[in-house]
Amino acid sequence: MSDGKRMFDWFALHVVRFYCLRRLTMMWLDNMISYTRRDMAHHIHAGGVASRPLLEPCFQGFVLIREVLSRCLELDITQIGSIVAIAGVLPTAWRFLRRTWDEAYAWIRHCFLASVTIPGGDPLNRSVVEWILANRPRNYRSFTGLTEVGNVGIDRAAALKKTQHPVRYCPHWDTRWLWCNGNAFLVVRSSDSHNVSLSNPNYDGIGGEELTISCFGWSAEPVKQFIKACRDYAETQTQFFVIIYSRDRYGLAWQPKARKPIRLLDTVHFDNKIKQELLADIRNYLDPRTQKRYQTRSMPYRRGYLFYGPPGTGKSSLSLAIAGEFGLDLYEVKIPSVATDADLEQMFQDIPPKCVVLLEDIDAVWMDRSNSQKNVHDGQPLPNCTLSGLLNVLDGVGSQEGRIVIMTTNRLEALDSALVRPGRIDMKVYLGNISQKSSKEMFLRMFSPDLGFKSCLDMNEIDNLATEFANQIPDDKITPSSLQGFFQQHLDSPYEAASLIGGWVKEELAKNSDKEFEVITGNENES
Ligand SMILES: Nc1ncnc2c1ncn2[C@@H]1O[C@H](COP(=O)(O)OP(=O)(O)OP(=O)(O)O)[C@@H](O)[C@H]1O
Repeated sequence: MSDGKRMFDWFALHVVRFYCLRRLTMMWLDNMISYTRRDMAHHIHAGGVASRPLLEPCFQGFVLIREVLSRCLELDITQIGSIVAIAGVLPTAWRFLRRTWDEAYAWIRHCFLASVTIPGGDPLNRSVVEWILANRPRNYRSFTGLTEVGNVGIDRAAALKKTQHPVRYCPHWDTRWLWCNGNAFLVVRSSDSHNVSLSNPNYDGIGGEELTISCFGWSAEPVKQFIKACRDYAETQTQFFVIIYSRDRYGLAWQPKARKPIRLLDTVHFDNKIKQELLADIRNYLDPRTQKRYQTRSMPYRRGYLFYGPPGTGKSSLSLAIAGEFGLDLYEVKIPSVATDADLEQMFQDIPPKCVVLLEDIDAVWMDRSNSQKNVHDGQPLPNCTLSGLLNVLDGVGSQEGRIVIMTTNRLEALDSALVRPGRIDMKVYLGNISQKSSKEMFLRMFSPDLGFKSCLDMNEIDNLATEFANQIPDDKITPSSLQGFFQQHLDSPYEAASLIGGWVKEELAKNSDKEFEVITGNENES
């Protein structure tokens, strides 16, 4: 049976129902009135005047209602039957209209709308949502509230109380009509995937749900243009933020995990010459002409970097700063949580070509191939994927091209030579303890008036204090992260920082020599 015939039958059935209901209600009302009249007459006849007061109020009630209805609303009481019948069929009529609309809408979509669907988690999805949120009306009133766990923002009082995390309000929407480049677009967000995203603690309110973008016409070209506009917009936004992707908790798809403000390369202090060499190398690699040159010479278009050095010397910070400097997204690969080599391969397949892939603390995963046979390394269970699985995805025949792979390690000597050979690692960058020059730069950065530090000192005085400060720090003995910790305690006064640094350095050096002593005696005991 055709849809049209089915709808006609359904409609006819409800019209018949309406007339039956109306008829029944009217009959019931008529009966009530005549019964009351008859009953009253009977009682008057039988019992005389004595029984009349008993039924009279009932009859008078009907008369009164009829009078009120006919005078005030100009309605006959018999018309109530129609009203009751209408009220009875209203929900059904509403359902009918909705069904008709759904059918008509599906038909209109089929005949007149062209659409593009973007899966949740795809970087495009995020670009479109960002555009929509940026162009929403000012008086937008529908939000989703999310507790910001782990980020206390600028509310320092709240930061001190465990229970008071700030709440972030993300604009909420399911369906939106938009106007862009002279075309109207309908964007529908799948509510199922929205609910799934909301239950993900890493969800930041942007992207993550399947989107369907439609426009009028038989060609999807306007939708593609709209998506391009969203991408261009998102690209301008990456000037300010780096988007960090990680695998979702089921390990099935990449999900945006955080949106971090760009960290400027000037804020990561290490040897300036090495920094410039590194930047020049990446710039050269990302140049489209380099890609062509690689391709014409049949060389795989890949670049790998290894940042090594003691803990807290800025390896992760440098990776983030590089992603920000070159406007790239950052994909975090956590090897210990990868189940199999096939999963690792799939993970790398799903990473887009132009991005930074970060494998942190790679030495904590495998030491060298001889050790990879053991089940436990340093008390940590070994990952389920193998070193050769990783080598394959980095440099194998099927591995993707065009991305930057950054690995970080605290122990270069512990890495398998195959992992760090040219082709997989093209440049090794050492990040060590802080030099006097870098500590002066750090001081200037902490107390620079450009960064909002208010003081009565002029730049010359701050510079002199910075020199005095740096002179008290021995070269290559203190990690930048511990020095940053010192600054965090004295952010209000450059004088205080410069006068207290000498004592602090002595304490730090004593602590470090104690640690070295423990390591030496520990090793001796082992042997
Ligand atoms: N060279 C540096 N310049 C500026 N800040 C630094 C530097 N090194 C570390 N820091 C600061 O110290 C903190 C820790 O740095 P980061 O996590 O980048 O070090 P890491 O070398 O990756 O440490 P790990 O090896 O333990 O992972 C960050 O807040 C960062 O700002």
